[in-house]
Amino acid sequence: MILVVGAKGMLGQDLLRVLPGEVRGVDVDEIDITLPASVRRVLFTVRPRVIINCAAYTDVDGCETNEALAMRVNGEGVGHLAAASREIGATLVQLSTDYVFDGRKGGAYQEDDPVNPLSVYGRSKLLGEELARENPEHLIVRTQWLYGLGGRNFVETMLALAVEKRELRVVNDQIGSPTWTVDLALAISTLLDCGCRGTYHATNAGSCSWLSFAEAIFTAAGVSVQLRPQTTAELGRPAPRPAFSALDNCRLVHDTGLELERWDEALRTYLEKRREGGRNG
Ligand SMILES: NC(=O)C1=CN([C@@H]2O[C@H](COP(=O)(O)OP(=O)(O)OC[C@H]3O[C@@H](n4cnc5c(N)ncnc54)[C@H](OP(=O)(O)O)[C@@H]3O)[C@@H](O)[C@H]2O)C=CC1
Ligand SMILES: Cc1cn([C@H]2C[C@H](O)[C@@H](COP(=O)(O)OP(=O)(O)O[C@H]3O[C@@H](C)C(=O)[C@@H](O)[C@H]3O)O2)c(=O)[nH]c1=O
Repeated sequence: MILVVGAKGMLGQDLLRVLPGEVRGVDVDEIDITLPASVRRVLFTVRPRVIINCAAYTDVDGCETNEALAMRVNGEGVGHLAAASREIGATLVQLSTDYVFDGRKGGAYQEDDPVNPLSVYGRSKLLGEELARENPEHLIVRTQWLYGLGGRNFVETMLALAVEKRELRVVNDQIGSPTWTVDLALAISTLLDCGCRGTYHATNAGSCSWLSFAEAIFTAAGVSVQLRPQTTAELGRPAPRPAFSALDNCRLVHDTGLELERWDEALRTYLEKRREGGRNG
């Protein structure tokens, strides 16, 4: 049986839809990963074969002013899951992020490239990676720029802002790969099927800036809005973010044969599903 922790979050909801076989989801109302006793109670009762940890504090700017909370949830909480999963002989799948890199490589990051997080969120997720490795049966999946039906994300933010404003300013000096949570869930499922362990990168193919992503969102959704470029410095958000943090998926392709679709194709499918669900631009 697979236990998804953080099951009410954006990725957690799609994992519950995509994973085959017996799958159970728990969230903070049933398990608080910052409390070892809570983690042990759930894992020793449920006794899953695999635990996929999607629970996290994902407000990147919020982490800057709540460092202790970020470290507890994204770092130490993973350590509690690693210790208990090891004791029951289960595999721990830990989600991580492009923000463990500084974005200065000038090319897509491979799994073994040196890490150097710029933000509190990035440092807390890196601690989570390190502690996940304390269970030898671990699978760390780094991904980025997620969007899906079940959570707050850039696509939904852009579509909501376009209702209120005629002109939007979006940064054009950060490059990455927007990734649909359904495609990521498929990648996680495939990695597990193939018995993969260790660290993997999994994103939709191709890359773009947040500005190009916004342009693609409005074109595909048929929404007319004036988009203007701005720099990250002009935007002045609290958390520093990497300038170029596309992730190289070669290890995933080599070990599983799975090639995820391009980010712009995935975006179009997402927007169709969204419309089918009764949501408009
Ligand atoms: N979103 C993105 O763009 C990216 C995300 N990731 C990683 O992917 C994973 C999933 O992300 P995403 O689906 O966006 O996350 P969400 O923020 O949508 O979901 C996280 C879930 O974890 C829950 N949670 C928070 N604290 C605890 C706790 N102490 N114990 C148990 N559950 C808790 C949250 O509950 P509540 O909402 O009540 O706090 C929420 O339901 C995370 O590890 C994230 O770091 C990686 C790269 C990009
Ligand atoms: C809303 C908005 C954002 N932006 C910028 C801010 C930021 O640099 C970028 C994206 O904004 P967001 O707040 O959606 O993104 P952000 O919180 O940085 O997203 C990150 O989340 C964490 C959890 C991850 O792990 C990362 O991979 C990444 O997905 O767009 C604009 O330029 N204009 C706008 O109107």
